[in-house]
Amino acid sequence: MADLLRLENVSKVYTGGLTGGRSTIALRNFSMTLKEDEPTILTVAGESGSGKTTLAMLLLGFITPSAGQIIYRGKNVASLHGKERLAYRREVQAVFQDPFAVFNPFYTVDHLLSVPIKHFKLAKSKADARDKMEEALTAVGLRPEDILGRFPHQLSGGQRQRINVARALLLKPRLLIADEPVSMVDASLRATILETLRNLQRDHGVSIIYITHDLTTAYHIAKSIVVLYRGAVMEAGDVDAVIKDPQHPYTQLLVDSIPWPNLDQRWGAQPIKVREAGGGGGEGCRFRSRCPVAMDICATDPPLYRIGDSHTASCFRYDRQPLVARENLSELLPA
Ligand SMILES: Nc1ncnc2c1ncn2[C@@H]1O[C@H](COP(=O)(O)OP(=O)(O)OP(=O)(O)O)[C@@H](O)[C@H]1O
Repeated sequence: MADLLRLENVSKVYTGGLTGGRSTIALRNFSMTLKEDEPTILTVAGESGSGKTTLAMLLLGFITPSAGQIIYRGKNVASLHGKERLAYRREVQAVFQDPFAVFNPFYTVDHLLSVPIKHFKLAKSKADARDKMEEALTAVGLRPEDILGRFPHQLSGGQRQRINVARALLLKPRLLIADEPVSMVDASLRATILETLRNLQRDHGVSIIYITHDLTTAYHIAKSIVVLYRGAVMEAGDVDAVIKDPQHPYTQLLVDSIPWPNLDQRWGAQPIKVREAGGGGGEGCRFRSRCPVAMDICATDPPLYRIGDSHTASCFRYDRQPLVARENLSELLPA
């Protein structure tokens, strides 16, 4: 089976200072492969400064490797020119951390979406362009009639981020680089955006490289994971295996530093039935006998177990087991 993307011993060294004498190795001998016919979600996780964004910049062609090569569908990205380069720029899209940054406050959403359509000549007519915009917005769970015609300040952070995903989707990408796409949206919207990314992979065949420092969301969304530390791969493999049973001390440290919940926090007054899928300290929860917080903050309605909730995270840490089964994730999303 052909490779969609293959990185072979890619390193990136930044040189700086007036004399150029100071250098930082941001990425060391990084190798990975994504298969063309197996769209997947790969997480690249690591703390600040571990080289995640450098990897994203390399993949998007904004910077070039100091050593090694990036091969996309059999061709070295550094040697792509003309039509091939344009195709690469269309097929490899990005969604960044800041959902506000790409919006010009003076233009409506329509403008933001029509620019790539024009640039890559994706539509035959205005009506066709409009259809494509509507299709992309619908695919990310937004209602075109609510969104088109609006200015950025009339949208929530979560809507903006989903519009960013829709913008990428318009171009029918094969690979999406999502660099901390949920770190600036609030917890309640994280699940929706991550679920949108999951749908892109599942329903639209897009492979996703999900870059994050947050192992909780990584666990929920990804199939496999690469853990980076100071530019080097510490551990890699199936996300279940790596997060539940980390072998490398650095990965253990990352898993162990997932925060415990705030015991003073009260999330809901009424006692509520515990959801079958996950439990959560209440009846039916497999953590019930051992959960240090249990009951009062677990059993609330609407359910709290959205991606990134500290209690979900704490259960990872508590037993190295997810509180919520991955396949039940969509059940836990807000209606
Ligand atoms: N343009 C640059 N010039 C010099 N050094 C750089 C440059 N960009 C990044 N670095 C350094 O390379 C290393 C990796 O940085 P990078 O931004 O890739 O990390 P990161 O994992 O994305 O961090 P964060 O999560 O904080 O964004 C860091 O030591 C950083 O200081």
